[in-house]
Amino acid sequence: MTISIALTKGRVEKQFLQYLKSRGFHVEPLVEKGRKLLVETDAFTCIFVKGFDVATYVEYGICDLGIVGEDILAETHPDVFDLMPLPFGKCRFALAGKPEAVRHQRKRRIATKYPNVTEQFFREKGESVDIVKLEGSVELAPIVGLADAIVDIVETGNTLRENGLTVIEEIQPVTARLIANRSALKIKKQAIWPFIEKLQGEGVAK
Ligand SMILES: Nc1ncnc2c1ncn2[C@@H]1O[C@H](COP(=O)(O)OP(=O)(O)OP(=O)(O)O)[C@@H](O)[C@H]1O
Ligand SMILES: O=P(O)(O)OC[C@H]1O[C@H](OP(=O)(O)OP(=O)(O)O)[C@H](O)[C@@H]1O
Repeated sequence: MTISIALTKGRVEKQFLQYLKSRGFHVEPLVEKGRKLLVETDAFTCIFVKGFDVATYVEYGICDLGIVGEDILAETHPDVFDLMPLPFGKCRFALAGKPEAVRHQRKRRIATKYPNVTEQFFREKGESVDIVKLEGSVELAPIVGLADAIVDIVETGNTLRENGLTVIEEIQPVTARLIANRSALKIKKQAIWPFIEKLQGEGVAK
């Protein structure tokens, strides 16, 4: 029984392949995939998709497992089983803006790739804001006056610093996570659990 995995393309992909290698998996077909979007290894079939699509492929049962950032799970709340954190993709959600920003009486405008996370964050603070959805380069918005502040991922803080912005408030930590299709976890348990155990390896918290 073959396991299928939806993997987030980009930096998560690179870190996951390194992690797989450290756990004794053969990653050559994945490393040498070129522009192929579906690759088979001796242990599983892997598809390479954008983070927001990983949960969709897993929720619809096209893939048994997914490797996806917690940022995306927090934003979309897909109907999948959240199996465990993975030791990479570590960053955090933060509210950030210009250090000298003054508070006006009007509603603040917040730019973000994560409107639901932003909405929930400000709802819990009791502040009503206008949210502007962007697809990337979010740090630009306060510089050019599109927004008063942003809600985005911060890792090293370099992008904020180089654009003259600072963290105003930390929101929540984010890490890559292993998710599973709910039925696959039952139907394919004899294939999936040994795979997860090998993935966890020794000394990794279960
Ligand atoms: N600076 C970061 N540090 C650590 N993890 C990050 C960072 N930025 C994003 N991530 C994680 O990586 C996931 C994918 O990020 P994103 O969609 O920006 O793709 P990418 O890795 O930049 O690749 P690309 O934009 O080239 O497709 C995010 O959902 C998040 O979990
Ligand atoms: O704190 P840092 O280490 O600088 O990392 C944070 C940056 O990384 C991500 O951007 P990404 O590179 O994915 O580009 P994007 O703006 O197109 O999303 C995120 O959106 C921040 O911009």
